[in-house]
Amino acid sequence: MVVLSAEQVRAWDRFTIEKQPIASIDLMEKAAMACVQWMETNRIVNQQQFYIFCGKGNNGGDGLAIARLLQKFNRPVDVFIFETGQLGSPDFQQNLHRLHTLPVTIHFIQENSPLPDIPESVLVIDALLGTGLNRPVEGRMAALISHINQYPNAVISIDLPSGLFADQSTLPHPCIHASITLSFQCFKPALLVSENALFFGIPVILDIGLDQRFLNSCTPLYEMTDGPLAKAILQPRLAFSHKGKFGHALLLAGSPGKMGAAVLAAKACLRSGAGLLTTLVPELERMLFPTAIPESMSILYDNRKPEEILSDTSIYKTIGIGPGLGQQPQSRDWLHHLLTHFRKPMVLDADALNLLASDVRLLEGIPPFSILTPHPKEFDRLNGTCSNDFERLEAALRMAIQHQVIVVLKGHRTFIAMPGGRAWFNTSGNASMAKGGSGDVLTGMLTGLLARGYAPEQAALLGVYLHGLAGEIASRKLGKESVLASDIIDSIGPAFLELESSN
Ligand SMILES: NC(=O)C1=CN([C@@H]2O[C@H](COP(=O)(O)OP(=O)(O)OC[C@H]3O[C@@H](n4cnc5c(N)ncnc54)[C@H](O)[C@@H]3O)[C@@H](O)[C@H]2O)[C@H](O)CC1
Ligand SMILES: [K+]
Repeated sequence: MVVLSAEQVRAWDRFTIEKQPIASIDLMEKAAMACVQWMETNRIVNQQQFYIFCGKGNNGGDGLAIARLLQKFNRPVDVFIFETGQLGSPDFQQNLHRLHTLPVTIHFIQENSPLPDIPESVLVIDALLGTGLNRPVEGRMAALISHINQYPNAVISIDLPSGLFADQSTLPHPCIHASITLSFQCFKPALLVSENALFFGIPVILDIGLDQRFLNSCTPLYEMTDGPLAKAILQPRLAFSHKGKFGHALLLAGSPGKMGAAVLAAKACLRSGAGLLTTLVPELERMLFPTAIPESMSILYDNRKPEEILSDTSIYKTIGIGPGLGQQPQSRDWLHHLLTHFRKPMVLDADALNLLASDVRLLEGIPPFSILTPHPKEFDRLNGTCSNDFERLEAALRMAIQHQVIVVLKGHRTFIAMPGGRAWFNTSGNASMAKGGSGDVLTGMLTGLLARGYAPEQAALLGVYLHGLAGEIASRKLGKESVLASDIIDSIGPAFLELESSN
């Protein structure tokens, strides 16, 4: 699945109109029909009186066509056209003409006319502005948007919530707060970043039949993971294999009082298919760890130098570093030691990233194609503060390219930036996973997949997707409030099974 910029979507529009071919007014009709069919399927059509706010561009044209189609359900429809003094786009004008023949009340919001009160029973449809937004909303348009936002009524935005830029930050400008956004054909970045969650509500992508041939020559801004992509990456676990075949991982995680993170990461690593796991465990915790996870071997470390305790790392396929590690000098020494002696891709998370941030020269020493898994704050510590989500996405991609690493920027839609410049938003997972330990589990899973022999980019895409799917499976059983990180671990196996059996 692709994520396109406003300009790319407009190009797709033009390509379709030319190549299919189809008249733009007919494409608008398909878009409007897709919206009304969605509303009918979701039983919205028969419940409401409708107020449809329309701009004078094609987004507004969509709104007029929707008004005409809704009228057939014999529901009271009022159209409010934001008067700009201009005629409006040709398709807008044609739909306005078609509407005049129907018993739909049309109001014009003039510069000084009072803004309409919105009765409780009304469902608002926002068709003021779409991908044609070319400047922050201000003046009367901003006043209308703020006016609509003041009401508790549900709002369905067409294509984009009016005022939202498709591919750059909208903050701090006004924007419609939509309950649902019905967007055409594909996601735009603005519908995937947390800073816009209040604006887009629940994003729904409606297929309006744009010509798929366009994608053969279009390099998408970003892409999205999905089940088929993850399933295509899955490798069969061949019979007659021995544990050594599935790799030996080393995990450096946990510190006195924070061993839970190490246990979670270790379990997740083995649940994700690693054949063998050795965990570096502080001497003080010698008793706890083997009890918590007997399947992992341990190397106990104390204040001696790392090279006295672990001289040979060549037996390990990969190393996971960070969860619960702490930032004390001993952790720094271990990170230095492993970065110096180990040149295969590794997984760096949490305190390993914070230690890197305190000495960014270490970034140069990370083995190529290693996987970094920062949450936004950890990323800003490493990279420097970003003022919005879009800046952070671009910075993550720059870091991936510059340091030839994979940056997994964790969030509601985790962003996976690759060294070659491609990037994916993850689509699996839900809010049940916003809990302590969830990141430790992801680190363990990624370490396990690397040990298992997956190439780093595949391990990142599959691991992030599986992690989210495991969270979904756990929340199906436990509800969204009660999922623990260990429940996600227990759902890794079912997630593999669900993916393997999916079509
Ligand atoms: N393939 C598709 O996705 C289809 C999309 N459709 C709809 O078309 C709009 C885009 O229409 P467009 O005419 O290009 O622009 P808008 O309607 O979004 O904007 C109208 C107009 O508004 C002016 N404007 C821009 N910024 C501001 C501002 N800050 N304040 C006030 N006015 C502003 C500017 O002059 C714009 O031209 C898309 O979103 C879909 O809804 C097609 O209908 C079907 C196929
Ligand atoms: K809109």
